[in-house]
Amino acid sequence: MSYLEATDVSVRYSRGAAAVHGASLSVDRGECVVVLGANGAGKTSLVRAICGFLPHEGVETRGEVTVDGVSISRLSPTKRARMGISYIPERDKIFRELNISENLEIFAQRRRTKAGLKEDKDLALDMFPALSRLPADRPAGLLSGGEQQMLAITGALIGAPDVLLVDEPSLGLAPIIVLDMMSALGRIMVERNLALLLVDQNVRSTQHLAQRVYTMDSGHLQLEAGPDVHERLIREGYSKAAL
Ligand SMILES: Nc1ncnc2c1ncn2[C@@H]1O[C@H](COP(=O)(O)OP(=O)(O)OP(=O)(O)O)[C@@H](O)[C@H]1O
Repeated sequence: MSYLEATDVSVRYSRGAAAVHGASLSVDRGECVVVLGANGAGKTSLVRAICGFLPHEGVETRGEVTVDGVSISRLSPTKRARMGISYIPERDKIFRELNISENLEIFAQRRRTKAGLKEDKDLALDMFPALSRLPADRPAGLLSGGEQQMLAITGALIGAPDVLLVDEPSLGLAPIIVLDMMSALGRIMVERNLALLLVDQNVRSTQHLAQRVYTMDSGHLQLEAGPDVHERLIREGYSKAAL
């Protein structure tokens, strides 16, 4: 059994059709798994279902999610976070009016941990030296897209999660920054032995990191295999920014 397992997950919004149809995926520790799909394919819905947000928003979800063999399907998002799941959303991932330090404080409060804050801040400065060189009082909303993503990753690592879910880490970033971001995520995954799940639209952003790839189309998830999987997906059109 893998460290994170989602089995037969379905999501149906009250005013819409089903967004996810019986999706199953698994991620081991020290492994990066990528879900690729076009706008509206259901990627965010699937990840948010794994984190447990949707039932609390009145959205109908089904299926089973386990972490290290323990079912978390009936737990609140906060309890799932305490079970070691951390999530970086596609949008609104930082507090724009607050500076870097204040943002990290909020992330720590959310995880109800102050213990690791200093270590996590220090670690952040090691991992992302660019963040430490920024003026301490600059509101995060004025940071570049790449700096905001670094801050979001740092915040998500507070509390030492075992599972990190990242929604479209490359969104709005220049290709060179995407490369930096992905190699930072790869380093963090190895150092912390994380189970890393990325969802993205573009196979090129994640191909160096992805150990396994699923594609998602109209809510249906499919595991892609084969030695030339990335080349094949590029040929099939999974290489455009917006499919
Ligand atoms: N709150 C909601 N109410 C109704 N329908 C929704 C809601 N959120 C998402 N949907 C619909 O569910 C489907 C899947 O959306 P989702 O955001 O999960 O896709 P996605 O693959 O993450 O897309 P993107 O790459 O554009 O973020 C879409 O058809 C979307 O319109």
